Amino acid sequence: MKLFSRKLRYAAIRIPLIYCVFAVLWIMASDQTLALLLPEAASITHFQTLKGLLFILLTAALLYHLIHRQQLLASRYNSLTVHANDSILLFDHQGKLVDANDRALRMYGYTRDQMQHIHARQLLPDAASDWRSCFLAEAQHNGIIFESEHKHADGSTFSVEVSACLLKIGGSDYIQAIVRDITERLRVVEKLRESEQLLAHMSAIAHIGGWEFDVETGIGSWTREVAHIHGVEFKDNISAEFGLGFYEAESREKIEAAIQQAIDHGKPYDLELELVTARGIRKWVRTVCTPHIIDGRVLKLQGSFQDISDRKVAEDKMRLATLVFENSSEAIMVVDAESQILSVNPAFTEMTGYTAQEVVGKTPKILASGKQDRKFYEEMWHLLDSNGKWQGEVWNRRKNGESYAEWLTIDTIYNEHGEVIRRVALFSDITKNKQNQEVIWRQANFDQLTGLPNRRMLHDRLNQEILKADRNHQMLAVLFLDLDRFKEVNDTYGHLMGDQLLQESAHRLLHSVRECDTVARLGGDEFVVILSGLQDKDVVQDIAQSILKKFDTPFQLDNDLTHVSVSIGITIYPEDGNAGEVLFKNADQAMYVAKNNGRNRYSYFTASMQAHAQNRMRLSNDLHLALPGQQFELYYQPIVELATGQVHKAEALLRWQHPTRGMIPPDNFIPLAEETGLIVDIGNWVFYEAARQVKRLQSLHHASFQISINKSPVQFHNETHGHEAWISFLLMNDLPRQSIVVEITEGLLMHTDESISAQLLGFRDAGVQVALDDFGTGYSSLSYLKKFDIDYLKIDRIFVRNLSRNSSDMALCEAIVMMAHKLDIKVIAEGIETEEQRELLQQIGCDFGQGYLFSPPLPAPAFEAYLRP
Ligand SMILES: Nc1nc2c(ncn2[C@@H]2O[C@H](COP(=O)(O)OP(=O)(O)OP(=O)(O)O)[C@@H](O)[C@H]2O)c(=O)[nH]1
Repeated sequence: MKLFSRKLRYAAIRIPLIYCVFAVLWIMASDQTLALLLPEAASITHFQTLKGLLFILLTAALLYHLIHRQQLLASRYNSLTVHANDSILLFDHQGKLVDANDRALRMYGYTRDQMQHIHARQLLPDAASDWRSCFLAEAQHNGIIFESEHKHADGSTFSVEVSACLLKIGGSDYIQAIVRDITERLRVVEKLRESEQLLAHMSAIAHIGGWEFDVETGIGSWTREVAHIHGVEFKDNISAEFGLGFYEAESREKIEAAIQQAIDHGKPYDLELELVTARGIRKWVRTVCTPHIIDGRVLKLQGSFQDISDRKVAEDKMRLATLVFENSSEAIMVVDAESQILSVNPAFTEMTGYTAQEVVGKTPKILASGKQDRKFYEEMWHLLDSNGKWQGEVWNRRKNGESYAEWLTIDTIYNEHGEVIRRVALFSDITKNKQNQEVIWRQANFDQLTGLPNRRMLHDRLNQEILKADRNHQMLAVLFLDLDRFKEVNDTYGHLMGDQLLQESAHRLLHSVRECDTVARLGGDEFVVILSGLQDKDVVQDIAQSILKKFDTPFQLDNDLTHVSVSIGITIYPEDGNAGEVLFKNADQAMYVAKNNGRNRYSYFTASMQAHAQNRMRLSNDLHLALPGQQFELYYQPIVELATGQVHKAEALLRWQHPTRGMIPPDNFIPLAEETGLIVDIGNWVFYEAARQVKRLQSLHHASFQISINKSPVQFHNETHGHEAWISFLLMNDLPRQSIVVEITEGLLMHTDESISAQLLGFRDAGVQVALDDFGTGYSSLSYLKKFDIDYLKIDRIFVRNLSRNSSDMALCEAIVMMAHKLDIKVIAEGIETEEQRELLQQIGCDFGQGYLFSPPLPAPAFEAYLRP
């Protein structure tokens, strides 16, 4: 623009100058030439006119040429400015617009007339402070290009790119501004920027980026996201080695081979590889490559690069889930929100018999067994709808029609709007468990032998019946039954026959009561009957009678018939007690009363029984304190040799000096001590005390003095080696074995088992003598007396009490003495109170006597005094 303007400037001076020179030269040269050629002045004038005309012609042609050229230039310039796509504005140094092309008029929205009066400021937004800087920066000579905001005639603004420069025209400064409306360009740029941002954003979200590798230079580049995936700062250029350095051996081998193939043969690749980022994080990536081939040569490799770690984890999870689904031993069924089955696993098929093809698209109703009612499913759905979960037992049906029990767990899967999309049902076959549970339940609640409810079940039933009775204002009765002398059946016929009898007894009991009543076996030969819903107490008696009657019929055991009766204790709710336990205890007590009253009968529980029981309870508590409290004392009753009147024997009799109740007779507490097992300790104390006393009497009175002590059957049962301790005690204390005589009851002999026999024979072998107490009241067999080498028989006081000459008791006593002597057994008569009794016994040869005639039982000091001559 500058060059062009200088040329123009010089042309304006040069051309007139050349013209002047040419014209002067022409006038002078032509005049000279004419003067030389034409001597005549007339001809000269004539030629000068011609010469003048020629000059005019030439200069006119020249002028035409110049004007024509100028017109051409102007028209070219015009077409440049008119058709220019940019506005061209020319301002003078004060900012006044001097000229503008048509485009400028259109761009700014002014007419040419309006434009003639425009100042640069008017084309700028109101906020623009300096019009000059907005059209022209400081670089005045080289011009400047910058972006700015301009204003339309209507006041709206638009973005422009201004290319401005300072011009000097005719010695004055002008500013020329070529203004381009870049609103559209900026919009496109903005859009591009936005889409780039979006791409970067998406790239970051998808963890995907791009890369490029120049095969010639070995230099590559990658996007920010790819750099981010590698855990490094973004930079423009990276080497191939840098990029490959992140892969571990196996992955690196794969990618290097793939790159080589891509370079050598233009083969694209798509690989999933494992790399370790600069931060040491292991990642799975997918790299896809497309070789860029021109003229058969691979120039570049380009591709995408994506972090697929999340997908890999998801895939692993999916794989695992599939594995679990396929291999679970629990059946799994997935249904959609409409309960249509979507998929089932192999365990489902195994459990139900239905294949996936058979059930997919159907509903779980296909499995329904009909065992659950509508209410069951309503509750299930209610729970599922409210908290999405349900768990419980369901009976379903297999394809083959068989019912089975399953433990079912249902879970619900929701979408992001909280709507149900899936329900997953897991179930396992618990039919076997249930059967086992049933067996266990039966074993826990029923008696194996008779099939009757056992003690545990009985308690439950009784408690239920009590509640029912309360509700209905009714009574109930508890009957406690114990077979009479059942042990003899076992002993005689064997245990198996005993079992058979128990089964038959159960059968008879069941047939003696109503359906609604309960018959239970407590164990052994004990049964309990609960008669429920009673309005009238009398019916109880009738039922008890009918039970007794049922037992009148003999039991058939193998080929034998045997009679077994039953003793029944009865208690009534709520009269006799208000809790199950109390009722059992009461009935048990009443049963004992029935037994004591001769068996084969029933007995009602009464208030006096209760008082008695309470008394026993208190006594039992006190009894526990008696031994440590040294409340026991041994009394001694002399055993007199009837023939000589000498006393070398005595029976030790236990006395309990109760701290508040005074002296308690043995009959009151010995049975209690036996029941509680305390008899063992008490019996031992008796032995050691008697042994201590006998030693004293042997030294004070007679060297072979003997004291007999009573040993209860319970001691024999509970202490299988008790006799050994006693024998060694005698040995250690230098006491002859005969010093102590052990008194046993007939009952013990009748019910001996191996252990009792061993103990009795142990006494015999050690030389400790044994006396059989209360002889004649039981059913001792002579063979027992012989077998156990019994040393003394004690004739019970009931035979002595009514002894008179020629009486039957006299005959009995005589027979006992004779029989005993035949067996080499000495006889002691108990309860001698009169001289006549003594005489008669002596006459029939009874060896010893014991009774008030001689002395009552005495405390040790008194007894010692008694022995003193
Ligand atoms: N056959 C058999 N006998 C049992 C069973 N359970 C316990 N017994 C026996 O049943 C007998 C119960 O005897 P008791 O009730 O103590 O005495 P009893 O001979 O019936 O005499 P009383 O009850 O006093 O009339 C014991 O000998 C036990 O060994 C069993 O399941 N089968």
